[in-house]
Amino acid sequence: GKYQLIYFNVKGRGEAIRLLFKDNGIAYEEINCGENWLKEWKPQMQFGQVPALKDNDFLLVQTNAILRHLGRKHGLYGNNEQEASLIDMINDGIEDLRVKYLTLIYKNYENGKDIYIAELPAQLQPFEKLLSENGAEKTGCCVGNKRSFADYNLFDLLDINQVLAPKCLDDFPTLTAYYQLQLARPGIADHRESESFKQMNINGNGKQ
Ligand SMILES: N[C@@H](CCC(=O)N[C@@H](CS(=O)(=O)O)C(=O)NCC(=O)O)C(=O)O
Repeated sequence: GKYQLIYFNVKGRGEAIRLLFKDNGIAYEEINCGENWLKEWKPQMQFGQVPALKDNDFLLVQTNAILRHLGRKHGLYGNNEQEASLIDMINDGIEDLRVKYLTLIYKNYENGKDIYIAELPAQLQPFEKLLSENGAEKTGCCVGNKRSFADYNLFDLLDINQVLAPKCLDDFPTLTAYYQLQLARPGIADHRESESFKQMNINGNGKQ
Protein backbone atom coordinates (compact mmCIF):
# COMPACT_ATOMS: atom_id res chain seq x y z
CA GLY A 1 0.00 0.00 0.00
CA LYS A 2 1.04 3.61 -0.27
CA TYR A 3 0.76 4.60 3.40
CA GLN A 4 3.42 3.96 6.03
CA LEU A 5 2.89 4.87 9.69
CA ILE A 6 6.28 5.47 11.31
CA TYR A 7 6.01 5.30 15.10
CA PHE A 8 7.15 3.45 18.20
CA ASN A 9 5.67 0.18 19.40
CA VAL A 10 3.18 2.02 21.62
CA LYS A 11 -0.43 3.13 21.25
CA GLY A 12 0.36 6.74 22.22
CA ARG A 13 -0.20 9.31 19.51
CA GLY A 14 -0.30 6.62 16.84
CA GLU A 15 -3.49 4.89 17.93
CA ALA A 16 -5.99 7.40 16.49
CA ILE A 17 -4.24 7.07 13.11
CA ARG A 18 -4.29 3.25 13.25
CA LEU A 19 -8.02 3.32 14.14
CA LEU A 20 -8.75 5.60 11.18
CA PHE A 21 -6.96 3.22 8.80
CA LYS A 22 -8.54 0.07 10.22
CA ASP A 23 -12.10 1.40 10.52
CA ASN A 24 -12.03 2.61 6.92
CA GLY A 25 -10.30 -0.43 5.45
CA ILE A 26 -7.30 1.64 4.35
CA ALA A 27 -4.15 -0.46 3.85
CA TYR A 28 -1.03 0.78 5.60
CA GLU A 29 2.37 -0.48 6.72
CA GLU A 30 3.51 -0.03 10.31
CA ILE A 31 7.21 0.96 10.61
CA ASN A 32 8.63 0.63 14.13
CA CYS A 33 11.23 3.39 14.43
CA GLY A 34 12.24 2.26 17.92
CA GLU A 35 15.30 0.49 16.60
CA ASN A 36 17.97 3.04 15.68
CA TRP A 37 15.68 5.99 16.48
CA LEU A 38 18.38 8.57 17.16
CA LYS A 39 20.67 7.77 14.21
CA GLU A 40 18.28 6.71 11.46
CA TRP A 41 14.82 8.10 12.14
CA LYS A 42 14.89 11.23 14.31
CA PRO A 43 17.05 13.21 11.84
CA GLN A 44 14.53 12.56 9.03
CA MET A 45 11.61 14.12 10.93
CA GLN A 46 10.83 17.81 10.46
CA PHE A 47 10.48 18.28 14.24
CA GLY A 48 12.61 15.31 15.28
CA GLN A 49 9.47 13.50 16.41
CA VAL A 50 6.97 10.81 15.41
CA PRO A 51 4.26 9.76 14.55
CA ALA A 52 5.02 10.33 10.88
CA LEU A 53 3.01 9.39 7.82
CA LYS A 54 4.61 8.53 4.51
CA ASP A 55 2.10 8.97 1.71
CA ASN A 56 4.15 7.62 -1.20
CA ASP A 57 7.16 9.99 -1.13
CA PHE A 58 5.40 12.64 0.95
CA LEU A 59 6.53 12.71 4.61
CA LEU A 60 4.23 14.38 7.15
CA VAL A 61 4.67 14.69 10.94
CA GLN A 62 2.48 16.15 13.71
CA THR A 63 -0.36 13.85 14.74
CA ASN A 64 -3.16 16.32 14.03
CA ALA A 65 -1.72 17.31 10.65
CA ILE A 66 -1.67 13.59 9.76
CA LEU A 67 -5.27 13.16 10.94
CA ARG A 68 -6.40 16.19 8.91
CA HIS A 69 -4.48 14.99 5.84
CA LEU A 70 -6.21 11.61 5.97
CA GLY A 71 -9.52 13.32 6.79
CA ARG A 72 -9.31 15.45 3.63
CA LYS A 73 -8.27 12.52 1.44
CA HIS A 74 -10.80 9.97 2.72
CA GLY A 75 -13.98 11.96 3.28
CA LEU A 76 -13.55 12.13 7.05
CA TYR A 77 -13.78 15.89 7.49
CA GLY A 78 -17.53 16.66 7.60
CA ASN A 79 -20.16 17.43 4.96
CA ASN A 80 -19.39 21.17 4.67
CA GLU A 81 -17.04 23.92 5.83
CA GLN A 82 -18.94 24.63 9.04
CA GLU A 83 -18.78 20.95 10.03
CA ALA A 84 -15.07 20.90 9.15
CA SER A 85 -14.54 23.88 11.46
CA LEU A 86 -16.46 22.19 14.28
CA ILE A 87 -14.36 19.05 13.74
CA ASP A 88 -11.23 21.22 14.03
CA MET A 89 -12.61 22.80 17.21
CA ILE A 90 -13.35 19.45 18.86
CA ASN A 91 -10.03 17.97 17.72
CA ASP A 92 -8.17 20.90 19.28
CA GLY A 93 -10.11 20.27 22.50
CA ILE A 94 -9.10 16.61 22.35
CA GLU A 95 -5.47 17.67 21.90
CA ASP A 96 -5.69 19.92 24.98
CA LEU A 97 -6.83 17.03 27.18
CA ARG A 98 -4.35 14.64 25.56
CA VAL A 99 -1.48 16.99 26.47
CA LYS A 100 -2.76 17.14 30.07
CA TYR A 101 -2.87 13.32 30.10
CA LEU A 102 0.63 12.98 28.61
CA THR A 103 2.05 15.51 31.08
CA LEU A 104 0.62 13.40 33.92
CA ILE A 105 1.97 10.14 32.46
CA TYR A 106 5.48 11.34 31.62
CA LYS A 107 6.11 14.08 34.15
CA ASN A 108 3.97 13.72 37.28
CA TYR A 109 2.30 10.32 37.53
CA GLU A 110 2.79 9.44 41.19
CA ASN A 111 1.98 12.89 42.59
CA GLY A 112 -0.48 14.04 39.91
CA LYS A 113 -2.70 10.99 39.34
CA ASP A 114 -5.28 11.69 42.06
CA ILE A 115 -5.76 15.36 41.16
CA TYR A 116 -5.93 14.54 37.44
CA ILE A 117 -8.69 11.99 38.09
CA ALA A 118 -10.50 14.45 40.40
CA GLU A 119 -10.45 17.10 37.68
CA LEU A 120 -11.25 14.72 34.83
CA PRO A 121 -15.07 15.11 34.97
CA ALA A 122 -14.75 18.87 34.43
CA GLN A 123 -12.45 18.16 31.47
CA LEU A 124 -14.91 15.68 29.93
CA GLN A 125 -18.07 17.77 30.50
CA PRO A 126 -17.56 19.95 27.37
CA PHE A 127 -17.36 16.81 25.21
CA GLU A 128 -20.51 15.39 26.86
CA LYS A 129 -22.37 18.64 26.09
CA LEU A 130 -21.10 18.97 22.50
CA LEU A 131 -21.80 15.35 21.64
CA SER A 132 -25.23 15.24 23.26
CA GLU A 133 -26.18 18.40 21.31
CA ASN A 134 -25.19 16.45 18.19
CA GLY A 135 -27.05 13.26 19.13
CA ALA A 136 -23.74 11.39 19.06
CA GLU A 137 -25.17 8.63 21.27
CA LYS A 138 -27.21 7.65 18.21
CA THR A 139 -24.96 8.61 15.28
CA GLY A 140 -21.57 7.74 16.73
CA CYS A 141 -20.32 11.00 15.22
CA CYS A 142 -18.98 13.94 17.24
CA VAL A 143 -20.02 16.34 14.44
CA GLY A 144 -22.86 16.03 11.93
CA ASN A 145 -23.87 12.57 10.73
CA LYS A 146 -20.63 11.51 9.09
CA ARG A 147 -17.63 10.06 10.90
CA SER A 148 -14.53 12.21 10.97
CA PHE A 149 -10.90 11.91 11.99
CA ALA A 150 -11.86 13.52 15.32
CA ASP A 151 -14.00 10.46 16.16
CA TYR A 152 -10.90 8.24 16.17
CA ASN A 153 -8.95 10.74 18.26
CA LEU A 154 -11.81 11.13 20.75
CA PHE A 155 -12.38 7.38 21.01
CA ASP A 156 -8.69 6.84 21.84
CA LEU A 157 -8.75 9.70 24.36
CA LEU A 158 -11.79 8.19 26.11
CA ASP A 159 -10.17 4.75 25.96
CA ILE A 160 -6.88 5.68 27.64
CA ASN A 161 -8.66 7.80 30.26
CA GLN A 162 -10.86 4.84 31.17
CA VAL A 163 -7.75 2.71 31.67
CA LEU A 164 -6.43 5.36 34.08
CA ALA A 165 -9.83 6.11 35.67
CA PRO A 166 -12.29 3.28 34.90
CA LYS A 167 -15.33 5.15 36.19
CA CYS A 168 -14.61 8.48 34.43
CA LEU A 169 -17.56 8.14 32.01
CA ASP A 170 -20.09 7.01 34.64
CA ASP A 171 -21.75 10.45 34.79
CA PHE A 172 -21.66 10.96 31.01
CA PRO A 173 -24.35 8.89 29.24
CA THR A 174 -23.66 10.37 25.81
CA LEU A 175 -19.92 9.72 25.97
CA THR A 176 -20.62 6.22 27.34
CA ALA A 177 -22.99 5.38 24.46
CA TYR A 178 -20.69 7.02 21.90
CA TYR A 179 -17.69 5.03 23.16
CA GLN A 180 -19.68 1.77 23.00
CA LEU A 181 -20.76 2.54 19.41
CA GLN A 182 -17.11 2.96 18.39
CA LEU A 183 -16.10 -0.23 20.21
CA ALA A 184 -18.74 -2.18 18.26
CA ARG A 185 -17.52 -1.05 14.83
CA PRO A 186 -16.07 -4.13 13.07
CA GLY A 187 -12.83 -2.44 12.00
CA ILE A 188 -12.19 -1.16 15.51
CA ALA A 189 -13.23 -4.42 17.20
CA ASP A 190 -10.91 -6.44 14.93
CA HIS A 191 -8.04 -4.05 15.58
CA ARG A 192 -8.48 -4.35 19.36
CA GLU A 193 -8.53 -8.15 19.16
CA SER A 194 -5.21 -8.27 17.26
CA GLU A 195 -2.06 -9.52 18.97
CA SER A 196 -0.19 -6.35 18.01
CA PHE A 197 -2.77 -4.25 19.83
CA LYS A 198 -2.84 -6.47 22.90
CA GLN A 199 0.95 -6.55 23.31
CA MET A 200 1.35 -2.78 22.90
CA ASN A 201 1.73 -0.47 25.90
CA ILE A 202 -0.31 2.75 25.87
CA ASN A 203 2.70 4.93 26.71
CA GLY A 204 6.46 4.67 26.22
CA ASN A 205 7.22 4.56 29.96
CA GLY A 206 4.74 1.76 30.60
CA LYS A 207 2.59 3.94 32.86
CA GLN A 208 -1.18 4.05 32.27
N1 LIG B 1 3.17 17.53 18.62
C1 LIG B 1 3.69 16.27 18.21
C2 LIG B 1 4.31 15.54 19.40
C3 LIG B 1 5.02 14.26 18.99
C4 LIG B 1 5.84 13.63 20.10
O1 LIG B 1 5.93 14.17 21.22
N2 LIG B 1 6.41 12.48 19.78
C5 LIG B 1 7.25 11.74 20.72
C6 LIG B 1 6.71 10.32 20.90
S1 LIG B 1 5.14 10.28 21.63
O2 LIG B 1 5.15 11.16 22.79
O3 LIG B 1 4.18 10.76 20.63
O4 LIG B 1 4.88 8.87 21.99
C7 LIG B 1 8.65 11.60 20.14
O5 LIG B 1 8.84 11.58 18.93
N3 LIG B 1 9.63 11.40 21.07
C8 LIG B 1 10.98 11.06 20.65
C9 LIG B 1 11.88 12.25 20.62
O6 LIG B 1 11.36 13.37 20.84
O7 LIG B 1 13.09 12.05 20.35
C10 LIG B 1 2.55 15.44 17.58
O8 LIG B 1 1.39 15.74 17.87
O9 LIG B 1 2.83 14.50 16.81
